[in-house]
Amino acid sequence: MSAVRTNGVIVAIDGPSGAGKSSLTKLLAQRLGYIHIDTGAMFRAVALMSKRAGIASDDDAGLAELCRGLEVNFVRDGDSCRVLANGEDVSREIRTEEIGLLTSAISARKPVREALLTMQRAMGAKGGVILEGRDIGTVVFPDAEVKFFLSASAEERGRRRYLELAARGDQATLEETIAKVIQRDQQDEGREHAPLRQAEDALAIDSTTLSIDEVLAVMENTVRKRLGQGDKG
Ligand SMILES: Nc1ncnc2c1ncn2[C@@H]1O[C@H](COP(=O)(O)OP(=O)(O)O)[C@@H](O)[C@H]1O
Ligand SMILES: Nc1ccn([C@@H]2O[C@H](COP(=O)(O)OP(=O)(O)O)[C@@H](O)[C@H]2O)c(=O)n1
Repeated sequence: MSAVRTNGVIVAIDGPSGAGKSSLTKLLAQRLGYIHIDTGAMFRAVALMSKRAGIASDDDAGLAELCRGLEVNFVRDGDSCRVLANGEDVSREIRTEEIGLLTSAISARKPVREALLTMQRAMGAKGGVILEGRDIGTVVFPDAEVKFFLSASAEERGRRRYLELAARGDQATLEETIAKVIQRDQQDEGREHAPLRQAEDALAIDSTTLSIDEVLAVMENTVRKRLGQGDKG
């Protein structure tokens, strides 16, 4: 299958909330000159649109219809990336904790997973991409050339989220934020379709006591070795 990957290899990064997937994917993509696909943002866009349309999180028919009419795109905006849902910039609105929990509920539904699976495979097929999410290495691209499973303790991931929320002026407490992280882990790990789990051939990195730069160095060296570019030292 890799023969048709004209733009490079596929790198899959999976793991729970707050493990560092988005930060590391962005940095690694810059280093490698690869495209970054945040699949969580795609599920978040579906969740936001379902909320606006008043579709219940277990209404499979309603969710299927919503997905049929939904186009999610990423557009580069300087150093960051904007998320467009049917052309509307929803980048900010999809990042609330409420949408995070709703996303975890609707992303357990089969029609939502099927619709986004098709989109994600089309986006990544040519290679030269890093996809981050929960099921990239297990379901979306089980044949990805490089797979990482990023994790950290729930307390540390909750603390990181809490600091982000506090910086945004959000009123959440540390205890509440850790509890929500644990709730989302349980929902994502316990679901029937594409549960969060480490692919057997993924390199596991526990970032609890590592800095972003230390994690980035491990990842970049791993990918460059796979590309035959040796150790970056
Ligand atoms: N190794 C790390 N050490 C300290 N903070 C980190 C580390 N990795 C990520 N962070 C911070 O934790 C927060 C969540 O990271 P993020 O990349 O959004 O995680 P995810 O995409 O897995 O939910 C961000 O504020 C990020 O800067
Ligand atoms: N490939 C993916 C990506 C996200 N998701 C779901 O979408 C939710 C939000 O994903 P995210 O990556 O934006 O969340 P954070 O890790 O940034 O908190 C997750 O809790 C999962 O339920 C998924 O099911 N499959």
